[in-house]
Amino acid sequence: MLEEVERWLARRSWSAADRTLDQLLAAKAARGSTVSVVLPALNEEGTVGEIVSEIRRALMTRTAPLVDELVVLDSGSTDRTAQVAAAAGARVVHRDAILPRLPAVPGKGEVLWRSLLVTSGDVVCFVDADLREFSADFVSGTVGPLLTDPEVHFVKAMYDRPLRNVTEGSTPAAGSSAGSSAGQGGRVTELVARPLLNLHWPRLAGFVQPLGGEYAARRALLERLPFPVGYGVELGLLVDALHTVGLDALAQVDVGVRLHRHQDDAALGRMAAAIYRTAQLRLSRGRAAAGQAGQLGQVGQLGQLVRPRLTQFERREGGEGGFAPRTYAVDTEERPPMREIAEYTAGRAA
Ligand SMILES: O=c1ccn([C@@H]2O[C@H](COP(=O)(O)OP(=O)(O)O)[C@@H](O)[C@H]2O)c(=O)[nH]1
Ligand SMILES: O=C(O)[C@@H](COP(=O)(O)O)O[C@H]1O[C@H](CO)[C@@H](O)[C@H](O)[C@H]1O
Repeated sequence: MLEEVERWLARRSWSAADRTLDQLLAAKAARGSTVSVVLPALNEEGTVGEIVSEIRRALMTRTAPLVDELVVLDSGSTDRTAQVAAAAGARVVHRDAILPRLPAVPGKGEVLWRSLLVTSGDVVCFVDADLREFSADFVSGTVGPLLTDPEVHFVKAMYDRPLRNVTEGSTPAAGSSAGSSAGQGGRVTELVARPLLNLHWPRLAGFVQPLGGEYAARRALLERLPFPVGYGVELGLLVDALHTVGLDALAQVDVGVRLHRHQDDAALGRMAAAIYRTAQLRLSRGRAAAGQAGQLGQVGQLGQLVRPRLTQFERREGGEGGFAPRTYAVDTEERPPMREIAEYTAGRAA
């Protein structure tokens, strides 16, 4: 792991408990900051209501006015998402009602981008609408540093992600795909995003959950960034935020455990393709990164920086808390075509 990332981990990784709600409310009032929370929702009738209710209960009261507006961005749902969200107290906006001169396309990033048009907070917090056992810490934890630290502009939540599909009323059969199973969720994170970031954007290797759907940022930053319209949005915003405001303006906050609905492998394959494409577009633009090769690693075929290290994370045992980084070498050597090996061609000639 780069020394710069080790320093960043020490300076910009926190726990939600590091900032009390009273401290956040005082900082918010002192600076006159405003906070918008956005839930992108596609057919989330089973979970969106409880998330909205929890945010309103904990963070939208007279004594705890941390959140100024709560919007559910309906991404073309065909179930009762809009009705359930409105009944729980959210303002619901359909993607087609926003900027009709640019017809909406399907995708999570599309609705996150459009949400900027129908919200006004100078801090914007995104929260997935498929979470279970949701805690308002997911919001107060990620928004916190943006209220107390002016030099922080973009904050990701970090958490454990047990791979457990908890759907409405289900009793997962032992060993079934819907039941608990060993290992962590964040399958595309571990198999695609984390390797991509470590190899091509090693300064982002310290993010425990680079694809997590709970994050907050200053509007002044978000409005300067392109939004991939699909599932590439998290990777795209993280990489572009790095290039726009620098690593020290990024941060992450431990908010505990995240349970959400898990898609099947085929769906995650499509997600992975969107994420890889998002990375590819940035690699093709990011030739400047190659100029750093001398510092960080050899230049890859695309004229891009390739750093042969992978850092993964595991929750520290015992009361220590936090996540421990584990860095591994990644082999990047390639053998030349065999016909370039003299012994081979000699042997073939004999
Ligand atoms: O076209 C889409 C796809 C997803 N989502 C929402 O984005 C969040 C994350 O999507 P999903 O749960 O499918 O991703 P996963 O967490 O499985 O990676 C959820 O609130 C979805 O309802 C959306 O608004 N529009
Ligand atoms: O992190 C991941 O690998 C994927 C899939 O998670 P699981 O393997 O279903 O726990 O989930 C995330 O990725 C999406 C793409 O960035 C985000 O939009 C989701 O919010 C996030 O849950």
